[in-house]
Amino acid sequence: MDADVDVALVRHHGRLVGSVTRRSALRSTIYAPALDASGRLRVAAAVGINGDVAAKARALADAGVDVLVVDTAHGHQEGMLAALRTVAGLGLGIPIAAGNVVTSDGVRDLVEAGASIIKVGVGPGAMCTTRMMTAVGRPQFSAVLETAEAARELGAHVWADGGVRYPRDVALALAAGASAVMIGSWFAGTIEAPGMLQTDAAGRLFKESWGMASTKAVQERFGRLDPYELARKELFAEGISSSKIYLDPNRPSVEDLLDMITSGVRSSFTYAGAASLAEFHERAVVGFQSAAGYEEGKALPVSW
Ligand SMILES: NC(=O)C1=CN([C@@H]2O[C@H](COP(=O)(O)OP(=O)(O)OC[C@H]3O[C@@H](n4cnc5c(N)ncnc54)[C@H](OP(=O)(O)O)[C@@H]3O)[C@@H](O)[C@H]2O)C=CC1
Ligand SMILES: Nc1nc2c(ncn2[C@@H]2O[C@H](COP(=O)(O)O)[C@@H](O)[C@H]2O)c(=O)[nH]1
Repeated sequence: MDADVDVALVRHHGRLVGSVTRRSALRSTIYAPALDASGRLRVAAAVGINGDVAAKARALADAGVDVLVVDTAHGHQEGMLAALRTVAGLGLGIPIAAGNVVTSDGVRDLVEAGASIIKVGVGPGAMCTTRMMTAVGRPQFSAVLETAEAARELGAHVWADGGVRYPRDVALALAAGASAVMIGSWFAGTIEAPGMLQTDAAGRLFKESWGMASTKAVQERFGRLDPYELARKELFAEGISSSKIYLDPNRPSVEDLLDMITSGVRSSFTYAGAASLAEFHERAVVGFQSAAGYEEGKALPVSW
């Protein structure tokens, strides 16, 4: 790339297919995209537990997804186990993830029903009102620690879902035994996230975000129902309907956040003396921290 050029457009047969910046060229020497055997980006897609689950799962498999997720707020229930058995019985030849649960019993039942990846987290999400509305859920670190151990005994894996606000949260979930970490709201405040970029009264950029069990999401998902059924579902909404997720002026892109997370997690690995995820699970020492200890660990952007 010419040293004076900040962005180069990439065309294929006259069509714009992408762009390369100085930073993305640098990144391409550090990160490798997650590709499947045919060189396509790996994709996971979810089905719920209602309706014709088999047809939806088959359609997603035909579309080429690499992992199928059977997803509901309360994953340790009969409806989930039935849906999971149905999907597993289709023999689609792709791994099945299921959740969400927070106990080892939940892990065992979901693995027995056909999942090899268990999605863990009830109530840690930024858009989540479950804990305050219902008192149900479990602190995410304890949930991942217990479920990851149960999953390991069964040859399964755990994805830690929700509550990631800093790179440390990713490191903690991996240290607790997760093999992957899911991030929602933090990535919602980026240029690449869906939704219009908006500006608040102070001129700060943000995107609107909302929970997938919130009144807004329920209205969108079930708008076709008769008004009585819709009203019944809205009554039990469990999430924030409208939140502003601000863009970090220094890290407005999802790639900037990935740089930051990778930097933190890589450093965690070196502190633990781990060269791989397996070694990190093995070597991480779990201890307790008081609220005062946590406060002490925060950087001060201005002096005290
Ligand atoms: N990780 C978390 O803490 C949470 C995550 N979410 C996410 O929001 C999205 C929508 O979730 P969800 O509401 O499950 O989707 P759905 O509205 O599709 O609900 C799926 C099924 O689960 C039942 N269900 C939902 N919550 C409970 C519960 N607490 N106890 C018993 N049954 C329940 C529903 O019952 P009915 O038909 O009677 O409504 C429905 O049959 C998903 O992506 C989910 O992962 C939502 C809440 C919490
Ligand atoms: N209780 C609710 N949980 C929700 C809702 N929408 C999503 N979620 C869960 O949060 C994670 C993402 O967490 P984040 O902290 O990274 O934003 C997501 O995967 C779901 O499990 C909701 O409306 N209510």
